[in-house]
Amino acid sequence: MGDVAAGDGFIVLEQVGKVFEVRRRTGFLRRERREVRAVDSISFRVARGEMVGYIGPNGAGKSTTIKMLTGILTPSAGRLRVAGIDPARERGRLAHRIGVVFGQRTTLWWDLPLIDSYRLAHRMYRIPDARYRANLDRLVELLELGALLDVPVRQLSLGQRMRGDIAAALLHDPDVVYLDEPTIGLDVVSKAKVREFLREVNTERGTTVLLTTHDLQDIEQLCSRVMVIDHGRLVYDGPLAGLHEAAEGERTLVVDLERELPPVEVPSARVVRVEGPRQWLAFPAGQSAAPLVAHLAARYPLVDLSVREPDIEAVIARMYAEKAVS
Ligand SMILES: Nc1ncnc2c1ncn2[C@@H]1O[C@H](COP(=O)(O)OP(=O)(O)OP(=O)(O)O)[C@@H](O)[C@H]1O
Repeated sequence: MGDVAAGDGFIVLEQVGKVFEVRRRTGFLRRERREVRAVDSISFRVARGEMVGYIGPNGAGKSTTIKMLTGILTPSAGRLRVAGIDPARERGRLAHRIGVVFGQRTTLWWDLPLIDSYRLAHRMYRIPDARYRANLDRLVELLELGALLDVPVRQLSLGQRMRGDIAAALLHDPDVVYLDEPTIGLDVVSKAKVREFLREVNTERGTTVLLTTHDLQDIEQLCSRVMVIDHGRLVYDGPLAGLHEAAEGERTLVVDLERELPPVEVPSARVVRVEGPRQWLAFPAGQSAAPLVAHLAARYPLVDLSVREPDIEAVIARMYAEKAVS
């Protein structure tokens, strides 16, 4: 293979794996060794300027992947390149090309005013003065940080701190940003601001973004491509729309009855949830809802009903449920 930084392979993973060895004390002087396969033979490519969602349940291997992409962890197997660089070997050189935001942890200096963290980044990354000023001005404006620059980080609200962290990750104009839960714990308004900003950075600067999140609205609003990881393996890589089709599955009929009743009985549909007088019935997506409705109307005291298309959360939950039983 030629230059991996070229063409559609700005981030390249080829059968990358990471195994942790865990020791557990099982008795006096006895220890048990166990291997945890956190990432298991994952391959994907991300093109320059793409904005990709990287999602999966807790413990799926997302953070481990991100840590390998930044060079913090060395893969146990496979080949990995970011902008043509092997992250574990040239972590320092790569640091100038990437930005990282860990939503649950700040990279800012806790006791110092926000601006001090930026000044430190200016020196650490040796950002040319003019570029630092221009970037800082733009980020302060876009993320509305003006009034916060002199406030110690520990006094910032979660949403303010997150915006501060995002600015810190982008000051040195990285080509790639890894965002790990960038909207976690934020209120609706702050979430919207962060998303709008990320969209702008991606379009304006062509920054490549890898976004890890439990908030599927982040993905729905920002990413046209999504990768799903489960038990260390890539179980889906494709357009968001395809994820709905992948589960193709079922639609839901939500039925409001006059009163609380035992689960209704209808051919080719099953009750999946009951809450007071409301019941949820799953039925095959390819089937018309009309006969179900007719059947229900003839036998039960109906007040209202509506049909719901599968939403992405349900689709993903199902993918996991299916994997767990297979
Ligand atoms: N340093 C480590 N030593 C041992 N096991 C680890 C280590 N780091 C991660 N693991 C294990 O590897 C697996 C993948 O963890 P990882 O943190 O990558 O998952 P995740 O998808 O980021 O989960 P979450 O959404 O909860 O952050 C888990 O089983 C975890 O317990």
